Amino acid sequence: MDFIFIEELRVQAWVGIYAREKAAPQTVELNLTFGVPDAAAEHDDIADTINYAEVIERIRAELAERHFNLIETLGEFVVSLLFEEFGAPWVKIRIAKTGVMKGVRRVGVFIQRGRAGVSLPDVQC
Ligand SMILES: Nc1nc2c(c(=O)[nH]1)N=C([C@H](O)[C@@H](O)CO)CN2
Repeated sequence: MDFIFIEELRVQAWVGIYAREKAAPQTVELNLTFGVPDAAAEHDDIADTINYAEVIERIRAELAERHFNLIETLGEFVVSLLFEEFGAPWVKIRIAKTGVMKGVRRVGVFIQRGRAGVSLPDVQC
């Protein structure tokens, strides 16, 4: 398996438990790593892999449309998108809110998931 990474993707998202977080979107920062088949590099064909430009576009579009109370739920939603829409065999994501709490630069969640039968590799995200 090869891995695609997307670093410091900033997206406007509706997420949070407080009224102010339900009234307006806020910027969240995503780091994602996901597995892709080795065949892409063998054949040099975008059709054999996951197009990271499409992943970024889909995440932006989906997060603009729905509200999540918890950053954990938002994270699970992005993992499901990568599994179900893009067929990723393995996903690791880190999602952070920036500057939402005094004295804290970033707070968030990271999630690592493999499809059934896919062992979890030790990969940085
Ligand atoms: N485990 C969590 N704790 C908290 C969350 C969250 O999503 N998961 N969210 C909040 C608020 O929405 C936060 O943005 C306030 O600054 C608090 N705790």
